[in-house]
Amino acid sequence: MSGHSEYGGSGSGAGGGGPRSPRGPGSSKNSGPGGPVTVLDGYVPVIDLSAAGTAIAGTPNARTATARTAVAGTDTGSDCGAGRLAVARAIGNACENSGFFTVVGHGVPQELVDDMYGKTEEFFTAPRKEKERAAGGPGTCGFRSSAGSAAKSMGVEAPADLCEIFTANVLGDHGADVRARYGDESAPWTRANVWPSQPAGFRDTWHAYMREMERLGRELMRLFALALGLDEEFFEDKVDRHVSTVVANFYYPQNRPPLPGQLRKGPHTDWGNLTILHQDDIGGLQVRYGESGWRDVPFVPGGFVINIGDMMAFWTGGRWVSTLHRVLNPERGHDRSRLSLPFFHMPNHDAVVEPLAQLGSPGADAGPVEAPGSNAGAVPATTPGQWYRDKMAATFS
Ligand SMILES: O=C(O)CCC(=O)C(=O)O
Ligand SMILES: [Fe+2]
Repeated sequence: MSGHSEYGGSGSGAGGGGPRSPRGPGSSKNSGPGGPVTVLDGYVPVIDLSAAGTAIAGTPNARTATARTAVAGTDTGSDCGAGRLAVARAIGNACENSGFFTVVGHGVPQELVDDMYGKTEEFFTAPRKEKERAAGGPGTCGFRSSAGSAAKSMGVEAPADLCEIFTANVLGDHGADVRARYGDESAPWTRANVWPSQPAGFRDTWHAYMREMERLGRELMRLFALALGLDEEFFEDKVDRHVSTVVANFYYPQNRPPLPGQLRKGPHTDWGNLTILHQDDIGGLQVRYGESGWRDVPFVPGGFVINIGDMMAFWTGGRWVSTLHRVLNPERGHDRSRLSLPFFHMPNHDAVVEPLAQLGSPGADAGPVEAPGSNAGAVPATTPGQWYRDKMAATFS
């Protein structure tokens, strides 16, 4: 489990005003046919997707009919429909509460995750000049020795995060002409991928991992639709040409004390739709709890941490929350690196994203989420391309 005791840092631990709608631990009400789908309840619940049939090979379409009747409240006999609905409900509760949950039973092969970790760690621990061979520039992905400060995206001045990154996106291996169809250079997903030649097989492993993340991302969007009381296919035509990105965050050992305010990753929210994150057992990831507290997001063997980003919060009219998170520094003397792999799922670059009217009004203490740079009275609709441009302008202007 996460090395909780290895982590210091001010403000850690529960405190503050509490989450928007607190739920006590261990009180799962969501049961699928094979048992509870909420394996561990709490602020970041662990949800077992196997009751939803997520791990079943093949397309999710086969499950659609049963799930749809389940949502309409008429399904009493279908295991798959009832299980899917239970999973969707658990997801919906988590997205309203913390915006974070961990999934198991997702069907992503552990050998692939292990291979991804092995190759990616080998890349980051190679000599600097090797890594620089796969260095990214303004229009390319690849290696960056620093991604700057995540807190800066929240308007907070802080020293650069203690983290190197490697990035690749799902469009990045297409030619420039194809990539240009997905927006201008302000959209990070139009950047070309840059692959290292060492370790051998790096690119193939990353591609295989991307395919699995695509499958899981699509499945989560289907479950999100069910959780929101929509047709399971509601998001399909908005994410079928998604422009997602995989990032490896390499938090190197800290040989000298961090600067004041410097973290492995400063407090930030994710900008996009949803994030599928794999973390290792080193620990340090925390999610905001209440006004000023933080909760650890523990390592769950075989699990992926899912969180929704600002765009999904906007899409749900503020009903679901995109919550601040950060990665603490290790205590002095702890000399291990940490590796995390977020998959930032972004819908089609031109999908129309507007607050879903049919969801009703948000909770009493939540307001609608404004699009960045929106004018009062303007029609609150955007696209991922526009969203990103506005976010960048709001952050760096
Ligand atoms: O490393 C982690 O656990 C979290 C990383 C993160 O929040 C991000 O890359 O946006
Ligand atoms: Fe993040």
